[in-house]
Amino acid sequence: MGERRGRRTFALKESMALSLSPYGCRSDEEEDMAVFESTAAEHGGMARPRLPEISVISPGLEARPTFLQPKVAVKPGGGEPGGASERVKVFLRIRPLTDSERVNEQGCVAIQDEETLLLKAPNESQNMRTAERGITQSIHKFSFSKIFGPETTQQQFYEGTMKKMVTDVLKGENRLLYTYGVTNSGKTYTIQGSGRETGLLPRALVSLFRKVQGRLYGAMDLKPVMSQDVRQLDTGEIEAEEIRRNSLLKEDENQTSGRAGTTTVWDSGIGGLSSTTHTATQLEDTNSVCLDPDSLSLSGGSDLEEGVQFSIWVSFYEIYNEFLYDLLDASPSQQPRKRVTLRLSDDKQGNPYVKDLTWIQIRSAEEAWRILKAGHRNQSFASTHLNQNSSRSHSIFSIRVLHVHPEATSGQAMHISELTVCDLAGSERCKEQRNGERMKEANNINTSLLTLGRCIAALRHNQNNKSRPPQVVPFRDSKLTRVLQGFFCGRGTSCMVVNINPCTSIYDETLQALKFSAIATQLVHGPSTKTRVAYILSLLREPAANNAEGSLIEEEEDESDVEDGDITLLNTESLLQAIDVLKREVWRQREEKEVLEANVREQVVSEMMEVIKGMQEGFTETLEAERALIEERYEDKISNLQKHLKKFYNQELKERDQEIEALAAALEEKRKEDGQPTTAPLVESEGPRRSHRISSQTELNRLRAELDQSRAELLTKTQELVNLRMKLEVPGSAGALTTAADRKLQEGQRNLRQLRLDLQKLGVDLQSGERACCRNTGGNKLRHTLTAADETLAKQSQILLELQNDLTLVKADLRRKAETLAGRAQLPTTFATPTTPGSCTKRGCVGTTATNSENRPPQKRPFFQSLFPTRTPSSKYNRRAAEETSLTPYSRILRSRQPSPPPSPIPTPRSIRGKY
Ligand SMILES: Nc1ncnc2c1ncn2[C@@H]1O[C@H](COP(=O)(O)OP(=O)(O)OP(=O)(O)O)[C@@H](O)[C@H]1O
Repeated sequence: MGERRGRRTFALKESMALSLSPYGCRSDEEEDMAVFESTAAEHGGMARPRLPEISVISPGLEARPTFLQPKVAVKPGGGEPGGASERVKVFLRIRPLTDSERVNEQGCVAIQDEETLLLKAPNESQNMRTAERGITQSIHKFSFSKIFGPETTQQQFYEGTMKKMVTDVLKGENRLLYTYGVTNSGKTYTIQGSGRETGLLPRALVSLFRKVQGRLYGAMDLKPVMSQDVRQLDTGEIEAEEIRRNSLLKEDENQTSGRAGTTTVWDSGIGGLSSTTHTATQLEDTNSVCLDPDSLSLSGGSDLEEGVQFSIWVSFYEIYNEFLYDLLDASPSQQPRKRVTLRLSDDKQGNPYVKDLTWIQIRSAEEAWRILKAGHRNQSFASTHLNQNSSRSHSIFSIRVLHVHPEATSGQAMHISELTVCDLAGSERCKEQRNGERMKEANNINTSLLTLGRCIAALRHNQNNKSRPPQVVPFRDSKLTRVLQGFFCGRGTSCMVVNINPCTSIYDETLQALKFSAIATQLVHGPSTKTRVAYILSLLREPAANNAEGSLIEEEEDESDVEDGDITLLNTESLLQAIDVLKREVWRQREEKEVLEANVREQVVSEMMEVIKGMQEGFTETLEAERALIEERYEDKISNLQKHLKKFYNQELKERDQEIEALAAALEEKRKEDGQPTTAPLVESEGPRRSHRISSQTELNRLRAELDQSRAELLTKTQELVNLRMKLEVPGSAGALTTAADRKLQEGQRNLRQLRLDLQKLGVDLQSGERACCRNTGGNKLRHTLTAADETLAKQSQILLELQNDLTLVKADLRRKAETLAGRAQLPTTFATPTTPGSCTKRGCVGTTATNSENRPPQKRPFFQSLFPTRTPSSKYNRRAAEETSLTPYSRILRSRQPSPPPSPIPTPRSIRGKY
């Protein structure tokens, strides 16, 4: 699953990478390569697909299964001598390295055999970088019709490539030869030559004239027009043609005689004067076509049709920045002058041609040579960073041969054949052009070359996929492809010369050029697509055949019949019928395209879904792994934190215990000083936390017990007091006193209740603190709990103090009351009336009470004694003892808890007495 996913992802990546190919569309061998490369992962079983070490860019048609072989219609009567199914010839020429280029040479180009070239990426190339990332290969293998090495001479190259084409043209065929390659790779050198090393074109011209020697049609009354037509010229036109020809030849003579570095500047017509300069070109080096005596054989002339004469016309134009300029429409007397741009038109058959293009009849190779030179002077060259004399335009030199039958009647169709030689401008990196004009030129050059590549790829696709709907071949997207369209659509054959410079520094560009040519090697000659008119006619003749399955062969056979048809011959009814048929065809094609689009979308969506699913799974796995890792890491962190917190709080507790111990010791010492009994130490010898808990618990229990005891005691006392009050029924101030005492007692009870509540709360807090300690919860919480507990303890201590004060006050009140009673009891007996208890007056009652104090119930005395200690003992010891006796258990607790004796709010009996 993972492998499959990886493979698909890689295929997608590969397809994305390939979609950026300079050819604009993805070729089949790229598809093959992508599939091939992507399947490598399946066998390798690796996460990343392992690429084959060598990419075979040009697998060739032979290796394809028979069902993929293109079906090509063969013209009835064998119109194509070489066989229409013959593959397009692609020749490779490698130019020798210059001395400066040899310095950093890494031997990246190697000829394996006559047809196979090996390319090995140099270290610093882009290709090597991508190869290192595993996206592509670093070694590439290309197949060609024939490879010509650096040592190949011009003659050898001519013989191996163009020689046969010349013969074919004289036999009535149309031929195109075009050079393709990176700038400075030797294209112009190949076409035109240099010095005595003349190129293909001069050789072809010489060869042509040698072949037609003695059969040249010298009259100028027949002139080629449009794409494939001939026009009979009248006398005036003939004269005009003569003048034009002679002026051009004269111009060449003048230029040659006064050459010596003259420079012609032409207005490009696009934005002021062109920056194009003319240096002494390679052609200027020679005054005539210089060929070795044995370089051209005279053989072939016997193959020519009997009784036919040949009229040879030439044209020369260039495509510069997507504008067409006639290179033979020049007049040296008017310089600089604005160049006239030419227009492209279609003839009746829909074949494009250059309107108003100058055609010059030539009668010898020498004349052709001079015309070529004259035109070459008008061509756009400039110095670039790679080439001192770089062609900045695509130049197209055409030779039209009129096959004239002198005895033929005027109505007899004349045959025309054509040889076109196209020197394409070199592809180059725009970013390397620093000059704005050069940049613009490079852009236009690259755009037209890109379109040419797209056309070739579409043609090849249509040839190889007959069963599928044909792709639109984008001939109309550039001027170059439009003018060359006929040669790719069955009106002739083309041949490509790929020039490369084996220099390491331009390896990547060279690789791209070779990839481009690899597509062309898979093209076959023949009418793979129909011109628009022929297509319409075919639809009219066989409307049903287009929809019927299995009608492919018949349809193809019919192509030859309809190809030469003329739509203007149809009447209105037929034209209306044609419109209907075309409408249906449009709908049919639209439906087809929609289905195709839907299929493509579906495939893309399913691929994407699979990729997304794979990514999702991958992410989920990663997420799980990450989560586990993070959990583990945080568990470690938490345990570390717990350990440290434990340590910290142990330390804290220890310190607190020490503090408590110190306080307890101080308290004990104080008690000892005060002569009070010592209490048990608060801190146990157990661990700090435990000791603290135990001491808190013990303290709590003890406090609770004492509280209960105090409450019980208070209740008893209150009860006794109430009873006493009832018995005494003291009026006036005594009543106020008891009321005050009652109020104090009630307050005391309230305080005690509050104290109990606080103690309960303290117990809860202590327990929660203990739990917090046990659970090792956050240190802050524990600290807060402890602080709260401390605060509660302090508050309770305060409450107890207040309570103690209240009690003291109550005692004082009672004491005062007792004193009042005692005072009354000491009144003279004369005032005392012996009365029965309960019926005496206030004074008498008091006296009776005092007198009968011995008769009081025995249980009341201790209370009074405790409340009102005898004031007679005046010594310190006795007073202290009396205080000790007067202390309630609760006040004793308070005292035991106070580190230092609190400032006694208890007024001395003297002061109380003084006050009252
Ligand atoms: N086969 C060869 N033998 C010797 N010299 C060559 C060969 N091919 C090219 N050269 C030299 O290389 C240089 C560049 O060649 P040329 O101008 O033909 O390149 P180009 O591809 O036409 O460049 P551009 O596309 O920029 O016009 C010239 O100086 C030419 O003489």
